[in-house]
Amino acid sequence: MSQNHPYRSLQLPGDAPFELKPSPGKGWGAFATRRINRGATILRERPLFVVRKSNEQITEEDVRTAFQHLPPSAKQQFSHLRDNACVPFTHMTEAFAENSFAISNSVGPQASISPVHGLFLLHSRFNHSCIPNSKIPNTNNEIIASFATRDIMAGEEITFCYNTDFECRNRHERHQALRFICDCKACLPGTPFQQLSDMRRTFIRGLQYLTLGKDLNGQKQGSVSPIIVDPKLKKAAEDFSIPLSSRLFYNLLVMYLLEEEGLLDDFMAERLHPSILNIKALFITERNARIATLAMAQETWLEKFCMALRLYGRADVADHAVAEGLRKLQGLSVEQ
Ligand SMILES: C[S@@+](CC[C@H](N)C(=O)[O-])C[C@H]1O[C@@H](n2cnc3c(N)ncnc32)[C@H](O)[C@@H]1O
Repeated sequence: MSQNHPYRSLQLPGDAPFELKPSPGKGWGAFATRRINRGATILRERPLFVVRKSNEQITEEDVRTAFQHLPPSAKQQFSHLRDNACVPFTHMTEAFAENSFAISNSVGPQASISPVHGLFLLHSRFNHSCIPNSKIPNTNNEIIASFATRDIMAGEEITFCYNTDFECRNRHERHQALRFICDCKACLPGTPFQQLSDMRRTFIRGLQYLTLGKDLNGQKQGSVSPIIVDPKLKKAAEDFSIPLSSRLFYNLLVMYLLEEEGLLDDFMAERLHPSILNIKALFITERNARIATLAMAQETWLEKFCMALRLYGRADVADHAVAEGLRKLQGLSVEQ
């Protein structure tokens, strides 16, 4: 049956390092046909068409109009996207939502004002994993590209993570967002890895709360917080009066937990590393600055964290100014 499946008609680039084939329990998926080295490009893809609206605003009419403007061959390609292994699509908006990606709009007078969504025939064949082996970073044009975040062996399924904040979400929360049951290593119930994974991701969310002063949705948690249970600590986080020393080892601990979870890819490291270096550069008290420098000179994230723990409970001359600066940035009154 899979021989005459419509996906067989989807055209892959000649040099694509993957093939499309059934993925048990997930419909079809993309599988490496040769080794793909960490960092290598897997696929660059143009959208079949775009809709210049946010997800919630896209109507049946928008998708139908865009579809009607397509040449016959592109129309045919779109019609190959049957049901994505879930319930058959009854609306064009469903087919669009299941096969589209938000893309940047950095060109022209409307740059970054209006959201744009593109229909991508091939990237939307990739299945999800909470510990993926590829990533599709944001770009500043309509072409999207996927990269291997670790070495991928021939025969291995290529996956990416469908949501951006899953490193802070436990299994239950991830499945609610996905609306399907993922069976990756972090989701297989009853395994020690899965239990540790939930602990790590909850811990990462708490550490982020402590350093950013707010939760994933940008909001403060209610007075009974399931994340930060100590009211004094919660208030200190929300007032940005967490001392520099704690900020350093909270951030280093996040890096270590991400690494243990298999999520510290080069993109993630590149995004998070600069803010840790900034924290290190802010220490004024000489002994603290020395320990922070020594910590950052260690080889591994665990070693950096352990060295930074020597700062535990130590105030720094810069603490007050850092807290004031952060409050100013957030538009809060400066004196607390
Ligand atoms: C964008 S499509 C991915 C390609 C799809 N498997 C297909 O056959 O066209 C997303 C759908 O694939 C399935 N899927 C993706 N990742 C999955 C996973 N980890 N576990 C189970 N189903 C998955 C779900 O039905 C989801 O709604």
